[in-house]
Amino acid sequence: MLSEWIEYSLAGDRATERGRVPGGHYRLLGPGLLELTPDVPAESARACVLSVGIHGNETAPIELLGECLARLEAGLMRLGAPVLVVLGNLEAIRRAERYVDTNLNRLFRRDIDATGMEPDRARELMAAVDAFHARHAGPSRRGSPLHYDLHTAIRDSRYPRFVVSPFAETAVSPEQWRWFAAAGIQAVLHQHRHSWTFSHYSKHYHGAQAFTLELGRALPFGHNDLAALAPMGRLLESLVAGREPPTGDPERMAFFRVEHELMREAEAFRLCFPDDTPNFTEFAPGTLLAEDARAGDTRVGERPLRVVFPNARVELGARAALLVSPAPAPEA
Ligand SMILES: O=C(O)CCC(=O)N[C@@H](CCC(=O)O)C(=O)O
Ligand SMILES: [Zn+2]
Repeated sequence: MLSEWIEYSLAGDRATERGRVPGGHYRLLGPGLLELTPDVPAESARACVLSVGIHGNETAPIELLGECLARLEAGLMRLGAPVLVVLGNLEAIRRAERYVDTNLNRLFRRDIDATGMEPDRARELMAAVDAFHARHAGPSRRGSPLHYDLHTAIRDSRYPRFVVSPFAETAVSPEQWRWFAAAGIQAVLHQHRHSWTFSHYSKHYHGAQAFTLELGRALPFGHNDLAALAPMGRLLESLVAGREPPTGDPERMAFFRVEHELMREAEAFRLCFPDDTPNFTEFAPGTLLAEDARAGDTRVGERPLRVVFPNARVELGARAALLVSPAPAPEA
């Protein structure tokens, strides 16, 4: 049964490979990969990738999507759009860890030549996304495809729910900001360069409206406040049902852009502020932010900067923080 798909996937058990849901059918494409196909796409339907568990300890999005699938199966809504549902890093979810060997969310590029558990999974997920977009391309398609990659953050945040908008050629459709405002998103962060994340993959290679959504803080299964995510749940349900999502005022959200990516280059590396500093905390000009035995010191320049995703324990050569500043709100 569809409602048991997440548990079966994590247990490594075989679930029923295909079946009916109200308004359409489902098909298991592989471990942690589920396709929903409507009998007749709704007028407003868009092909949509919804991914969760790219980091194994980020459980709230898995619970939120599980609720959405359960409501579909219970007949509280009808399937109206083609949807690819992705449970990203199955082994890391089982271990309740961010990743097993390396961060899956840096591996989504077609020229990747690394081998191992996460690189192999990245290749499977890229192939699934390519095939899904190919099946739903063509003149009958309404609007750009969508990809929402749902995460939670390691630490608290001045804006607990925010969206990372990957860098790519495709312009963001203004309706996305209206949908996010209604879904309780409080801030938007524009990436300044290619990041090779899963959402970047769909935007860069498929022209999708694609985003990484940060939905609060990473907590174990059963400890998440899903009530705070109810508006986001309504956005996901609208997409699955092929309905136009509710809209809100984007001026309610704060907009930022990445100014600088702080990389960890040496074993001897430290961030010069407390580990529990919330995302989007502002630092004054001249503040020492990081010391790195190879790259030297990083200080705030002439204008204040805010810190997002600080993490001194990343692999060598990986991003240890984003340094960001306010950006103008886009045209709505
Ligand atoms: O809280 C943190 O430090 C990390 C949360 C997280 O997993 N964020 C994503 C953001 C992806 C992006 O930059 O688009 C990640 O680091 O992969
Ligand atoms: Zn994450």
